[in-house]
This record gives sequence, structure tokens and C-alpha cells, in this order.
Amino acid sequence: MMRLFRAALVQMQVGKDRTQNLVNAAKLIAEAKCDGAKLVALPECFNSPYGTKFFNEYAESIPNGPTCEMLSKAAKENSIYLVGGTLPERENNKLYNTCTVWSPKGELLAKYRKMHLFDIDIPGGITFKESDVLQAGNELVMFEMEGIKVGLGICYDMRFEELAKLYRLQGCEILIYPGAFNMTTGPIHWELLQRGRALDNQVFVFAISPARNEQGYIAWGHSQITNPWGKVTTQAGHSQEIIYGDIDLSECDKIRQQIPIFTQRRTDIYDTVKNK
Ligand SMILES: NC(=O)CC(=O)C(=O)O
Repeated sequence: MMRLFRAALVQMQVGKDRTQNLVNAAKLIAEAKCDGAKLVALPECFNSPYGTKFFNEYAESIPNGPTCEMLSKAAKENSIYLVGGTLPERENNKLYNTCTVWSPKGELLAKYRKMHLFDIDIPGGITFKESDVLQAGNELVMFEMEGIKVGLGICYDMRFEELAKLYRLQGCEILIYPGAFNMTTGPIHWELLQRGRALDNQVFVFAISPARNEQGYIAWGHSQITNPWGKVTTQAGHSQEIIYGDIDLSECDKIRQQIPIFTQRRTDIYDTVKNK
């Protein structure tokens, strides 16, 4: 069972030209592989600008569109596990914000649809309503990487601690969130939420943002790796870059032994209160 590996989070620049986005992603994936990555992860909406007015135009079916073709080929050519950020997905005339995961043989390992849609309204800050055009997913999705269980979420999902806890209860040691926080929420919430999810659940958390752009939805950047102690071990700036983490899963074992919160949960009490 693999316990040590190198992860690469690709904080890439995303623009309006889909082909250019795919070419850029493929180039950066190959670079991450050359630098020793076994798992490479891309950001939310890496093939299209992030915005409700773009989702319909850029949507593709999975696994048949050009974006999945590129992802499958890149995973196979580089023999890596590839978390393909997210793309707007179309199925039966409905749209979803969907993350795909590819095996080193280029096979589709998992597909997760954003479960909590990003609907917020902060006067003077940001108003965004994914539910105007997207449907929410209804399933937790995990994949296994040579014995390591990894749970998937997308961006706003990281605000929901119940989702992270359910993944931990199902044996996950890593949670991966492709995400695109913004200039209003990013500065205070991005890092803190990930540290919270990591510490609460004693898991590694990887979050991958697009690089900051000049117009439209301005992404916060700061892709991040947080360890099960709740410590940020690597964080990007806001430009295009790849960050790396040498992940040692024995850190999960150690912290879970030293602070055994998952054997001390008082579900007898919680359940009584919940059912009142
Ligand atoms: N873009 C998102 O889904 C979430 C986000 O920016 C936030 O929660 O803030």
C-alpha cells in the first residue's frame, strides 16, 4: 500500500479560449510529472471562465468531449492519477459543475458533481447564483489511489463540514477540492476553511484554484496543501504556478493515534439531541 507520494497542484491561468486552456493544462501536467508527481490536480472550471453565463456554452458531456479526451490522454501519457479540476457538464439538458478523476491508464475513475451550489449575496462584495443554471449533485464520491482513499468536493462544498466528516467516516485520508474563491471571501475564508476541514477530520486537504485573472470573476488563487495537524505546508501566490507536496500518510496515523477524537465521539448524546 502506497504511503508516500508527491502531489502537484496546478494553479493555471484560465481564459476564454477553451483550446488554449486545454493546451496549457496538458503542458503543466507534463511538467508536474517531470518533477516527480504521482497525483496531479487542476482547478475548478479549468476549461472555461467561471461564471453562470459561460456554463452552457462550455458544457461537454462526460467522458466524450474534448476536455475529457485531453484529461484521459494526459493521465495515460504521464502515467499519473489526475484530478481533472472541474468542467461544466451537460447531461439530459441539465448542467452540472463536475470533477473527473483519471487513472494512470487513462480510465475514468470517478465523477463528482458539486453538491452545494455557490449561491451567495454579499452587498458591495459578490453576488453569485450557480443554481440559476446548474443542478446540484447528490452523491459523495471517493476514489482509491493504491490503497489511499480520497474524497472529492468542489469549492463551496468545503464550507460544509458534514461532507468532510462523512468522507473521514468512510476512511478517507485526503480530501481534494478544486475551487475558485474570490476577492471578497478568499482573503479570510479560503485558508481557514481548509485548515478546519483538515484538523477536524485529521486528513490532508488539497485545494486548487485558477490563477488570478484581470477581469470577470477574479479568483483568489493561493492553492494550498494542509496537513492533518491543520498546518498549511505549501501555499501558492496568485499567478500561474505549480505547487508540490511530499505527502506522508503516516502523519494521519500518528495524529489519529495521538488525538483519538474519532473514537471519542459522543454519538449517543448527539443522536439523542438530533432526534428530539
Ligand atoms: N466559488 C465557490 O464555489 C465558493 C466561493 O467562492 C466561496 O464560498 O466563497
